[in-house]
Order: sequence, then C-alpha cells, then structure tokens
Amino acid sequence: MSKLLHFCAEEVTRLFPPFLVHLEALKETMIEYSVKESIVQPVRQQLTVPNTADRFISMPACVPSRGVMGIKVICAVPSNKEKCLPTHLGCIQLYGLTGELLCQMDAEEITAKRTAICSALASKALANPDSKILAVIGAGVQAESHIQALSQLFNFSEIRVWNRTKSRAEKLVRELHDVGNFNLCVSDTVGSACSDADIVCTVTSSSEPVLFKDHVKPGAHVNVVGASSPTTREVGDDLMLSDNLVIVADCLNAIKLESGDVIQSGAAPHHELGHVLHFPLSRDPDQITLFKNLGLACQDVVTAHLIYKQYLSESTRS
Ligand SMILES: NC(=O)c1ccc[n+]([C@@H]2O[C@H](COP(=O)([O-])OP(=O)(O)OC[C@H]3O[C@@H](n4cnc5c(N)ncnc54)[C@H](O)[C@@H]3O)[C@@H](O)[C@H]2O)c1
Ligand SMILES: O=C(O)[C@@H]1CCCCN1
Repeated sequence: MSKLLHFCAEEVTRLFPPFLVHLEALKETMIEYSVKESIVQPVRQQLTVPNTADRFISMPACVPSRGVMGIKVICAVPSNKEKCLPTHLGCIQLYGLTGELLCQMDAEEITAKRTAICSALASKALANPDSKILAVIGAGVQAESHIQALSQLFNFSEIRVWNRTKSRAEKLVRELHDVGNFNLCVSDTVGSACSDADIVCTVTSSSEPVLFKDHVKPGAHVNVVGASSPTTREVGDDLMLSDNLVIVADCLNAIKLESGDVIQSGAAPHHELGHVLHFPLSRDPDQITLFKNLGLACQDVVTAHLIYKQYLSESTRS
C-alpha cells in the first residue's frame, strides 16, 4: 500500500464542499438509496460499552454510481460533554471499487453537517415553505449545524433555542448572533420555544422524551435527530401515536431496529426520505410531519468522496 492519505479536521474544513453542492449530492444520494436502490448499506453495528451509554458504531456503505465504498467508525460518548471533549468522534475510510484505500479523514464536521443537511432536505420537502419560526431543542453541535443549514433554506423571522442547561443555549445564541437576518433567542421552556413554531428540531442526547404533542402546532414539521438506540427517546407516545402524524425515516429498515421512539411507542413509519424527495408528498395542511433522522453511512461516504475529489483537483492544479 502506498503512503496513507489522512485528512485531519482542519484539512476536512478546508476541503469541505459548499453548502449547495453538498445539499444536491445528499439529495441525489437519498433518492438513489430509496428509489433506485443502487446503494448497498446494511443497518450499522452498534456496540455499547458495558455500564455506560457510550457506543462504538460501524457504518459501511457502497455507492457504485460514484465509484466508491467506505466506512465510518464513530464513537458516541455523551459523558465527554462534562469533560469538555467532543461527544462524537470518528474517522471515515474511503475505498475505490477495486479495493484500494483512497484516503481516510476526520468525521466530526462531516457528521455535523451531513446530518443537518438531511434535516434541511426533509424540511424543504415537508414543511410550510413560508416557515417563519424555528425551534431548536438542544444546544450542542447538532443544534448549531441545524441552525446554520435550515436558515439557508428558509426565511425565518425567529429562531428559538431551548436547552436543559440554559447557559449553553445562551452561549450558542451569542456565538451565532450574526448567522442571519432573524431574531435568535433563548426560550425558558420547550413549550415556549415550540409555541407557533413551523419547524421543530430535537437535537439532544436525552434518553427520555423532551417533546410532546401539546408542544407542536398542527401543520408543523419536526426533525428528530437524537435517540438512535432502542432504549432512548426524544418524543412522547402522544405525538408518536397521533392520528395526525406522518412519519418519514431516512431508512425504514434502520428505524425499526434503532429508533427508541418508534420501537417503544409502536408507531408505524410511513415513508422514506428519498421517496418524498423524489415523489412530493401531498399532505393535509393540519397534519404534522416528523422526520426521524438516524444518519446513514452513504451520506458519510458521499461527503468524504466530495472532499477527496476537491483534494485531487487541487493536487492536479499545483
Ligand atoms: N441523526 C444523526 O445522523 C446524528 C448525527 C450526529 C448526532 N446525532 C445525535 O444527535 C444528538 C445531539 O448530538 P450533538 O452532536 O449535538 O451532541 P452534543 O453533545 O454536542 O449536544 C447534546 C445536547 O443534548 C442536551 N442534553 C443531554 N442530555 C439531555 C437531557 N436528558 N434532556 C435534554 N437535553 C439533554 C445537551 O444539553 C446538549 O445540548 C445526540 O443524540 C447524537 O447522538 C444524530
Ligand atoms: O449517523 C451518525 O453519524 C450518528 C452517530 C451517532 C448516533 C446517531 N447517528
């Protein structure tokens, strides 16, 4: 094997694709996964470190249309928060279809941004296009990436952040004060954050529900991003089992095995993201739509490939 090409976090940032290029690539990827069924991707393996909530997760995918396959290995370590360390650390290895290792790279920024872009794609397909109020429940890495991504697709007048520890929400609001032309503020309760909100994102490491039916107005769209194991929840049974709810998953095979909100409530997911991106869903204006965003390996592989291609184009020029 020739010398291993490794992109550290700073190089990933430098080589990262522009927002709209990334958005378009992930849209194509989700359609390819669900409609064309040409992507090979098993449900990921998750090992739980004994006596902790920490997980070691292995996520492979093969994307023949782009001539690549790869694997993300990611450690989700919620207790790192107290140690001021990142809670999601990982690495992606990218291979050509002949089996040669092309490169490997830090996965932190890729995980943050590709997840938010998938919520943004779901919101674009399912939410009111004139959505004015966004509520973000949680104030960590995903809260930031979701505010950044969704505010590029919607003309919000207000974005409200609620967090269990209020000072973290205040810090995030200070850091993002110049992201867009909207009022970015902290809410004292989940209820006040979500009151009249057109789009709600739950982006917490909670293991218990934080969002209930009374919080969400008819016609709103909800992106549920945390809770990716059978024992964890972000959403109450009352909302999960509401007659008025349409559930869309990034992957229907995975949601039945990984989503505590679906498994514990017994709710039935209805559609896959790639389908609703390809065949727009007609919906009753009072229906609530819920996108369960688990995160898929093909999103990581395609993003890593864009980064690798940017590296190649720079190397050819120099
Ligand atoms: N769907 C995906 O593809 C994907 C990708 C990355 C992360 N995630 C998940 O999204 C969630 C957030 O990830 P992150 O990177 O922002 O993590 P983070 O550690 O940066 O932030 C976690 C947030 O959750 C809040 N929180 C923790 N426990 C809580 C509780 N009991 N009640 C309410 N809030 C609580 C914290 O205050 C913090 O705001 C995690 O569950 C993570 O595993 C999903
Ligand atoms: O798809 C991902 O990258 C994340 C890893 C942590 C758990 C939730 N999903």
